[in-house]
Amino acid sequence: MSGKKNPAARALPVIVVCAVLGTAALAALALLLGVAVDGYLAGGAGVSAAWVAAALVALLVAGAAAVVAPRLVARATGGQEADDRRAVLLKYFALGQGYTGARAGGELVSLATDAVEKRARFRAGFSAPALAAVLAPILVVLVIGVFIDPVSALLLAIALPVIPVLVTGFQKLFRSSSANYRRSQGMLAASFMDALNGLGMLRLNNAEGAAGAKIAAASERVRRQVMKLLAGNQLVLLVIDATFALGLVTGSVVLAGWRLGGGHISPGQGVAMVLLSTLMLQPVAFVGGFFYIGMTGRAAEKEITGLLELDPDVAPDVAPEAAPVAGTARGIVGGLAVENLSAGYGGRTVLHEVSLQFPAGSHTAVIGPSGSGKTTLARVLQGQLVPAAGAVLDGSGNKVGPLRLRAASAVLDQGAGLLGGSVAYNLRVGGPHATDAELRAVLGRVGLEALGLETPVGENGHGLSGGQAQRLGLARALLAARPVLVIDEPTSDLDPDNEARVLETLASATGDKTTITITHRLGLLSGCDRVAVLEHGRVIEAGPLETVLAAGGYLAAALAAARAGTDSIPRGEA
Ligand SMILES: Nc1ncnc2c1ncn2[C@@H]1O[C@H](COP(=O)(O)OP(=O)(O)OP(=O)(O)O)[C@@H](O)[C@H]1O
Repeated sequence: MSGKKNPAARALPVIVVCAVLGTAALAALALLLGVAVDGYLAGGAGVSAAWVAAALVALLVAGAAAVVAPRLVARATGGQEADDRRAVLLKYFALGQGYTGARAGGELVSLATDAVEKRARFRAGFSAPALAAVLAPILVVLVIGVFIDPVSALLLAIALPVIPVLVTGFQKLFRSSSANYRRSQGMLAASFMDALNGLGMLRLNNAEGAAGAKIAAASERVRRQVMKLLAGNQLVLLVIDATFALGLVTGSVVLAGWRLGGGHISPGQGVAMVLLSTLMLQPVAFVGGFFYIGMTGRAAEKEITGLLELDPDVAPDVAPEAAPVAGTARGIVGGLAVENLSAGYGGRTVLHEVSLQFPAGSHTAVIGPSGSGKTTLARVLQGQLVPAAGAVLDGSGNKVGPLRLRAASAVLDQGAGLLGGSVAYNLRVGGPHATDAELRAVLGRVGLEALGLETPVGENGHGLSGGQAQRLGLARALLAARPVLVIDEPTSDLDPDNEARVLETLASATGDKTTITITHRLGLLSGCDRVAVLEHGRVIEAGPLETVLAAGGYLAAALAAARAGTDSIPRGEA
């Protein structure tokens, strides 16, 4: 985010000025009323034409401020919310899997929705009006001092610091409750999302009850936190409203009587002073009504600021804007390599000092037991996971950061990564400018010619068979026309016919691309010229396929086992 001010900060001075003008107009009305009282007591009509004109202007200004200020607040809140949501999402993308993968999906959603909304309401709907409300008593004291009686103004000024002191005290008292509220809200969203994602599995296992109980417990935690905050709200109302409001109004009546008795002010000025003192209660009404927004907003503010201040784990791209080099797409020249690469999730290292070569146009199979770190390596090569140490290099030995990797690689993941929308919508994620004819051609290449471009696709490919979803994912990767193709288990959901078709398409599509395929299927090895074997996050074998096989290590043993009856690499835990 540049030095550009956010919508709430931009709107703050206008909102404050508008609200203060409103208070000034009400103060003017109180003074005018005092003049009318004095005029009437002096035996006149009480009001003149000039008086009526002034009162009308004051009424108009007060009315306009009452209408305009909330509108400005609403507009700034909406703008702030949109800006923050975008910033949070961009931050999720920038931090990548290392951050998002280590957190529950529901928590991430709750931060991008509930917390963003609360922070926007806090920044635009609380901070600016709160500042205006704090300024109101100062303005009132000044008006009393200048137009009525400096001594009374000085005595009323004693009340000025009381409200900020009380409010800060209460905020400190309930700070942990508001943080707990945000935490419980995130946990509730996470358990909802979990239950929705696992709906089918939960029903099959008759475990709906357990999932329901978990959500109920999370809801109960949220309810308790909300009740604590509301109790705080009530306490503030009771203490500030009852004591302060009552004390101030009673005090100003006594003060007016005393100054009137001493002949220092006129009866009209006394009336005006009592009316003006009620304007000093603005912060009280405000604090009572907005305590909940202020407290939950502060917690959300802290959480979002913390996220936005996070730096991706490593240095940014060395040349993020590198111009495309002639003859290559998007600047990755001569294949890829990783050097002493370590990567993981939330501080836990999964890949340890991995060094591998992926020469231009080569097709490397990455294999190894379950949990050995293959997908983690794929995420680094896709530019989704930022390595903790080491680097990805291009063919010229230049460091390539996640941005350039993302721009240079097409991806086909186990889950196919389909979005809710149409077939065309999903394909255009890979090739935004492809024509309908090009979309149909690529569907034909993966054997999906029967699928219409407008055929609906549900979230995560719902509505398509596993095989169709994977082939659609492949079509999207082909359409992206990137020099690097990173594929994770491309045939895991396919029957033998579909698998053969996908393998055939892959063989024809990979061509001059630098392809990296994560797989358990020995069938895929035949299409590869290089192999890398991972175990416990370290490379144990790597190089040209024949050389590795000739060395008689893990891969040779796996192939021997396959010939003896199994068709895949052993999946035992790493
Ligand atoms: N998003 C994530 N957040 C936290 N830890 C993760 C995440 N993804 C993977 N891991 C951990 O990293 C380790 C390696 O996982 P990875 O998926 O890279 O292995 P893999 O070799 O691809 O396994 P498989 O063959 O079973 O797909 C595992 O211990 C796993 O628990």
